[in-house]
Amino acid sequence: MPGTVLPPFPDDVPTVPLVVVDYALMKAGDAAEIDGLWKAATELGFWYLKNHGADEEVDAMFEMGAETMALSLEEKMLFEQGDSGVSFGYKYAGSSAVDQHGTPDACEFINVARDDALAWPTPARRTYPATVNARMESAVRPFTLKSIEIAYVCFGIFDQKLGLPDGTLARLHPLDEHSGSESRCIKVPGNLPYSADKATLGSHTDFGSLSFLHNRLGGLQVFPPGVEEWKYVKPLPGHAICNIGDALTVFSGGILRSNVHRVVDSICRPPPKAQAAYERWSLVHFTRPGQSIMMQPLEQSPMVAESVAKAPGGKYNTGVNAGAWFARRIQYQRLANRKGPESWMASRGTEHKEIY
Ligand SMILES: O=C(O)CCC(=O)C(=O)O
Ligand SMILES: [Fe+2]
Repeated sequence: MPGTVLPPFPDDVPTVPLVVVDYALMKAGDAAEIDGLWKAATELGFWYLKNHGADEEVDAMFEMGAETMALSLEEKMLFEQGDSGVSFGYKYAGSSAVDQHGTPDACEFINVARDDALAWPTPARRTYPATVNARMESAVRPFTLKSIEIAYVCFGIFDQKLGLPDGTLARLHPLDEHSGSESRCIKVPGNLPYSADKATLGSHTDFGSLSFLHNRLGGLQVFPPGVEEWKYVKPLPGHAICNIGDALTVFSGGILRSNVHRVVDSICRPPPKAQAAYERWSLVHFTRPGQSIMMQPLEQSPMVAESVAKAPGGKYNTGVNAGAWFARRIQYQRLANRKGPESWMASRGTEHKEIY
């Protein structure tokens, strides 16, 4: 549960050192921080973000998540997201595949749409359990707004670095058009039964543009380019983890990197060692494009056009809008829609390589 004192992350497991970006400095235009962000976003696609000013909102969201997960399964199932390619609402553990074999996942989520947080108390996309409603004003909306602000600051920097007119990326993420943007609280039980090669959240790239992640316990791993091995991302107190999702990779013609990552289970590949006995909680806000926005490179930038020209033909021209891209990925992850390994393949995004 949030608030529990956790054993430290072990120092003898392979970790990836992430660039630390100071949000306050970056927002104020500090050149070194901006360069650090650009390096991280283009090389690994993951970085730590400190001084983001969202600690209170994060704590309140973890409380909302704990209260929601404590409801009976029956009650939570009244708000389940379903199998039609929509992710808002509750997701029960075991509803999605973590690999091509159809191995079920082990985590439950509550996903609250940005559109509902902004329109509250009027429902925009769906309704939620009373535990979410009770904290919509005090937790969900403030956390959502903070996350949006952080995403827009990063987008402004990416516009400049990519040679795009100011405001280009923000305009692809308008607040007045429905989108897949959402806040997610995730719970994974402690002491999961041993399984030789299983992730609790399978290897994936994120669907949207920017993810703003908060976790307390190890378990998150990335597959860094050139290393060809899974490495843990060590949670650091007071530091969020940010990462690039598929939409920014597509918009930038591959310049911004949406890296493959997963969450591993607590015993075989632990939230390691002594941490394995504990429930694992994490919280993410996913900023995703407006649903009508085409998933295609912004070739008005010469830099993007050059990158696209070097990529295999059509690699970044998906031919679909963000709404369809998102629905396809969600839908084919659901085990109820599984026909075979081809369903797993149909759930993939810009993954650089298939890793199981
Ligand atoms: O829980 C984590 O640390 C990562 C979660 C994640 O990758 C996701 O929800 O997309
Ligand atoms: Fe993710």
